[in-house]
Amino acid sequence: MTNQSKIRNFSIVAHIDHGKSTLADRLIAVTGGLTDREMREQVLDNMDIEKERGITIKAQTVRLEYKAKDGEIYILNLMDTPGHVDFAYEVSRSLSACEGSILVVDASQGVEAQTLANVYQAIDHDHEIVPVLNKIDLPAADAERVKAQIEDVIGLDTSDAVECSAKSGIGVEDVLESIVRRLPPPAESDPDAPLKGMLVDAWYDTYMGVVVLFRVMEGTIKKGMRIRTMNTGASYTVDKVGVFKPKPTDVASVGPGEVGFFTASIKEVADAAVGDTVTEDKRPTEKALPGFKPAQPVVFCGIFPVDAADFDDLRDAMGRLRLNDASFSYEMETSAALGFGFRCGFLGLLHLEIIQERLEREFDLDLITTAPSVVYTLNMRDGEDIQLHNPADMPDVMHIESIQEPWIKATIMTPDDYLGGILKLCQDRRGIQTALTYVGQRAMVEYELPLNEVVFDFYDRLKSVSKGYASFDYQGIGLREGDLVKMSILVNDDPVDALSMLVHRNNAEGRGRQMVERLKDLIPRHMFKIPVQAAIGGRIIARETIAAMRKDVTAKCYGGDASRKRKLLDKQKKGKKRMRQFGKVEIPQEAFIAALKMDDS
Ligand SMILES: Nc1nc2c(ncn2[C@@H]2O[C@H](COP(=O)(O)OP(=O)(O)OP(=O)(O)O)[C@@H](O)[C@H]2O)c(=O)[nH]1
Repeated sequence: MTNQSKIRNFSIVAHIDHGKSTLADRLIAVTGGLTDREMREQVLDNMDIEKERGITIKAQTVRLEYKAKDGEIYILNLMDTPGHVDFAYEVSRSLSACEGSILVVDASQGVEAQTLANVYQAIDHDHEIVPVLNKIDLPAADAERVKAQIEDVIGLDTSDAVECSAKSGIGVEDVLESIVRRLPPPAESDPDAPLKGMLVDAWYDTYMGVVVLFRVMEGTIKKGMRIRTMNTGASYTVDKVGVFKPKPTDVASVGPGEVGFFTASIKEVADAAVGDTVTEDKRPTEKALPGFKPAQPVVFCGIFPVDAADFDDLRDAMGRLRLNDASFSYEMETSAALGFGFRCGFLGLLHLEIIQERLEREFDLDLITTAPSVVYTLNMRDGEDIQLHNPADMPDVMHIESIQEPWIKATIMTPDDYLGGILKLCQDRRGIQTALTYVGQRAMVEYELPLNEVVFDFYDRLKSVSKGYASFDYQGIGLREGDLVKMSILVNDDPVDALSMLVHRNNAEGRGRQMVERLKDLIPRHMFKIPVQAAIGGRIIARETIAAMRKDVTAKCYGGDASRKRKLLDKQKKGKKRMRQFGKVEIPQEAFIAALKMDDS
């Protein structure tokens, strides 16, 4: 068992692209005594396994052994944290298994929105924090300026900050030394006490089954031990205990302060609730750990197969994705317009995009995705509260007293030049500015915004108005009442349920007009005139008409060249693949997506 004073459990927190993964790889290489070539081979090895198994191995945690300058050998457990705002919850649970963090900031870029969000989380978990200025090899690096920024904005002392280049290897030893010297070991505890461990994460592995990542607080976990998860109350026999070095390696036991994995014939990932306390079945610890609230999906959308025959394949694919991602939810939905599909819940927009892309790529499915929607709370006149996940299910307004919608606090950092465009964007999205400060040449602005204004294309718009220089982060701040109405879209007088959405009353007309104008260009002409209308209740607020087609497309072939005519028809058939039939009208998939993108300019 490892001497507890020689253990350091830490995370690396950083803004995207500031070099977290590169530094982690470097730490593995240096402590494992690997050359660059060996490192590459090892990484490639892992990728091959991933390909073979057709799953993604989660790089959850790595155990490093480091011989420090004081001559002692230390065990460093590096816990991985996802960098994106949608997964803030996962960041939190990894942080709670550690005593300290390395804060990586790109010395050529400086502090960004997610630097702040992530470091504040680490501070909330009472972490010791070592600031590391990365990329000092770059000519544009200005470590002194960025240190001053870290002091000003975050309030961290940077007199002992480490300067390094994860890419070239300069300063990486210094990073390891400061982990050992400046981060605290876990609180000393009794290896013979009843087991008290925290379930940090769980995933499905084709060979090992459900793998549980845990951190031991007290006691020891051993192979063959009968354990119990205190919240779910289920008990299991431990088949295997191990650590990631980074390859999974079996060990006899894992003691206090240490991090490892076990397998125990757990059937489903959903049975291993993150944050649950793992203890001995016969000799349970007295008090369970505080635990976590499960991550709640905040963005919902419908996902339908283009070809109804793919429905079963889609259901299987969703089941497989869900195996490793308990935060993704789905349930069957039927739409008058789109047929059978699923209503799916996600942690955020990026999560939605990742799942959608995996379904299309890995499972080769053609899908139609409906407008993303947030969860509204409807306060009904009879006193009941309804959670509305799908605007198509909106009850008659006569029965609704009021509607509450989720709001967020957004933090945006941007070079001064783009500030004007960003303020306008937030203002147009019903934002309320709460702060505007300067950090050198960069402005930091805070807004309160309704989440439903952010789920459409806020990121895209932010990127385009700032030419990619602005960074963005947000957190939920609860529900607020909103004057919201359901807007329906009618094509050829039939409502297309998949296009209905809740909008703020003041924006309804503008948005309705935009939608019908777009649809007019996106829906191909038919043999008859097609009205496209936006309506609130029975009231039409915008209307366009798609003129009838003048001629048959094949007419110009004069019937002479049969093969040419067939080719043309084939081409049309292919184009139809991603079309859906609505009454007598066909609507292409692009129309759904494009109709929902708003243009504020
Ligand atoms: N010049 C230079 N480039 C670096 C250094 N460290 C990382 N990079 C580069 O910066 C880019 C981003 O690095 P990553 O390690 O992928 O960044 P990350 O923070 O892990 O990003 P995510 O995985 O997207 O969260 C890559 O192109 C790296 O090669 C460095 O010290 N110097």
